[in-house]
Amino acid sequence: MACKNQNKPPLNSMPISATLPSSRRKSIGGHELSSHRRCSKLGADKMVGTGNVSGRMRLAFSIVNGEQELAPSSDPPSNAGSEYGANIEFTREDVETLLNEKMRYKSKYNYKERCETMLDYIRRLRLCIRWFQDVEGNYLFEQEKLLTALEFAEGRCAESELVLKNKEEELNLIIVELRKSLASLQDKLSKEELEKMAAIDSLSKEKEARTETEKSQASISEELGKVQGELQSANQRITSVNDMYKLLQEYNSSLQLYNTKLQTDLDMTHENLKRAEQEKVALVENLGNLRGQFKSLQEQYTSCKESADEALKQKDLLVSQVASLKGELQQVRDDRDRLTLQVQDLTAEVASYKEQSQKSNEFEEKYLLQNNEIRTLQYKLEAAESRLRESDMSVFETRTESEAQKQLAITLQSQLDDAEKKVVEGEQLRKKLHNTILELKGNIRVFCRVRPLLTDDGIGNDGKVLSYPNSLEALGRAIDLNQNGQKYSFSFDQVFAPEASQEDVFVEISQLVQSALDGYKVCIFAYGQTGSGKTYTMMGKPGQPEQKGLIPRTLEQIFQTREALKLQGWKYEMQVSMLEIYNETIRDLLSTNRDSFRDGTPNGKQYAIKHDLNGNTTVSDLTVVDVRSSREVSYLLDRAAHSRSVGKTQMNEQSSRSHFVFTLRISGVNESTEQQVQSVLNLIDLAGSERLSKSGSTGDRLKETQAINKSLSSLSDVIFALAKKEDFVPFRNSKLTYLLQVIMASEVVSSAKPCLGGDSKTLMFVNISPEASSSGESLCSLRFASRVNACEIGVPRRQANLRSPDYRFSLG
Ligand SMILES: Nc1ncnc2c1ncn2[C@@H]1O[C@H](COP(=O)(O)OP(=O)(O)OP(=O)(O)O)[C@@H](O)[C@H]1O
Repeated sequence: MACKNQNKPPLNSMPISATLPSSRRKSIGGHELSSHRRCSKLGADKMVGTGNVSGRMRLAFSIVNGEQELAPSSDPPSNAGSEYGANIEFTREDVETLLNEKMRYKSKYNYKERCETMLDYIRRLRLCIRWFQDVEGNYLFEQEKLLTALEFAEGRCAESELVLKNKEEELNLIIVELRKSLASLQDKLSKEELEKMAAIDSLSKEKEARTETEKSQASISEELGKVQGELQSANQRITSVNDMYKLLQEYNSSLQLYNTKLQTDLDMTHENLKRAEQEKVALVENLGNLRGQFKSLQEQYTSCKESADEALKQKDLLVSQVASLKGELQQVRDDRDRLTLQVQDLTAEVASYKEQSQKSNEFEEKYLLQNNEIRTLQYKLEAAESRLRESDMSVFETRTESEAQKQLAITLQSQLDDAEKKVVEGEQLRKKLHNTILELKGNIRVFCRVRPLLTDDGIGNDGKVLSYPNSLEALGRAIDLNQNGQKYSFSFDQVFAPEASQEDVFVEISQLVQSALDGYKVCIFAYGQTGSGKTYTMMGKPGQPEQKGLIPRTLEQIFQTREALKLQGWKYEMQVSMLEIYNETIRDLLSTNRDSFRDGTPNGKQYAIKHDLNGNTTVSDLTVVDVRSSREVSYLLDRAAHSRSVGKTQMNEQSSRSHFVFTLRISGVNESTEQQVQSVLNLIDLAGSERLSKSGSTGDRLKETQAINKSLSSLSDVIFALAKKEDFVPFRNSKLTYLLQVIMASEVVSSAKPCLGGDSKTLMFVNISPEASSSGESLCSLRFASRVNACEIGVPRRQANLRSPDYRFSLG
């Protein structure tokens, strides 16, 4: 309780009269004074130094001590409280002073004085006690108040403890949560630490990279400097190139002049070529003659050799005869000598034996006979000797003649070799000139062929619509068409009038065919109105060998040349495929499954056209046949011809209702020179264009005609786009153009490696019907052909190399 009192407001700040009720003051017992004193002492301790109150205290103390004010008063205090009032306050010093006060007396034996002093002292003590009791009562009241406040505070404290407990629980929960989040945060932290480490790593790497980048930047800067230097020099070069460009422009104009000159030269070369060809023919003839001469000389030489051998044999015979005759002669001589001796003996005996005269006569006769015999033998010997001399002479002559013949044969052989060399050189020159001319002309060439009037064309349809200018430069190359009194002139690489035979036409394309064996991709196609002679030109007339068309002739030439080239070490492999495009559908003409094909239902094959970057076109599922002879190909052609879609129109009894594409893939290798060639020969007979009104088509025929006209119009769109060097060429508009894409695409317009653009040669036949009623169609065909003629395609490349080829069958 004492301690609680310490927390209370200081006693000296509380006026006793205001805080201490009188009833309370009375109930305080004297025995509690010591504790009250302690409290008072403590309260007085607290009051020490409070300046405000000290004035009042001093006043109260002086009153209690009664030194000045009380001293004069003589009234003894009856009651402490009533004597000095209730508002007397004490300080600690006052109380201590009061307690320590010593009684002083003027006279030791003045008891009255001593008693008064004592009483005064007691009165003051009482006052002090009263003050103390008041203070204590105050304290108790305050204590009670404080206890109530304490209880209240304790209640509040319990409440707040409850609240705090709740809060604590909440806080515990929060702490748990926080721990959890702390754990997760620690996880996060560790992760982030790791990330931080990684980031630090990457930072260091980045720093390194940055350093490197800085280095490279420095080097780039250096390079930049260099490049700028180079740029400057390049600028200088550009300036010089510009100068050069100007010079080149000048040079170009001079080249143009030169080109004009070259054109003239080209014409001359053309003539030279013709002359060379004539010379070649003459040489070939000469060669033939020389070969004849050589043969006859060889025969002469053999007969001379035989006669020389004969003469030698005769000579040997005669020598042996002479030897035997000489032997006989010797014997005869011996006989003669012996006979002479005998005659002598006999003559001697004649004398003695006259009777033997008869015998003697006989001997004489015999002798005469033998003499005659000897003479004849001598004649014979002489004759034999002269014959021997003669035969010696003839042997010598024959030998000389034989030597001369040998010499002649040698010179003829060398002449023959020279002639053959010249022929080879002439051939090479021809090829070169041929290719040069083709390159100069562009690789699409156009031949125009007019068919003769047929009996089916009808009477009155032979009005002169077409004419052929025969000026020197136009001869064989120009054609005029007269329509409604207007003349339209066209010129092509070659114009074949109606009388031109299949052979005449083939002669003109034979060199192109040769190109296929030389490694060029070759494409020949026939375009024209229905019934104008396309199939006749390409295939010929069935069953009439002299009228066979370009395709069989081409194959014959290819296989013949293949045989001839075998001597030079070339080996060729060939593959054939044939297809038709009918109503925008591809059909395999060599397919063995022809039944499903015929009734028009798909036979499960795709026949998808694919072009690769090497300029090869393939058709999936297409039958490909290896061929070794033209006879095999003829057989396949017959098979294909039977499978082709044909029908009768008003314009043509046997009209081809589809585009026919014959493909021969050639692959050659020369083992001695290790050269290889690959080429493709495409021979195409297009379906005929026709006007619906004129053809009178209906139903299926109408559908066919529409499909044909659509694909031909797509073909012309493609060719015109190529001629104009347009960026977009509508190859995909029809199966035909898509199939021929690589054949038609020029380097200028195609990003893929084009077949024709780079290494192919194309020839288009435009077939024309001569009858007047077809003049409109003919004009269209001729116009189209001249547009094609204007098409320029890149310089052809020969597909020859020393490496092994990526061999695949393809169209282009
Ligand atoms: N140069 C020619 N000499 C003789 N007859 C010819 C000649 N050209 C074409 N013919 C004949 O003309 C007729 C029609 O020719 P062909 O069938 O070749 O025409 P086409 O252009 O192929 O027709 P389609 O486009 O309708 O198939 C045939 O009877 C053919 O024999």
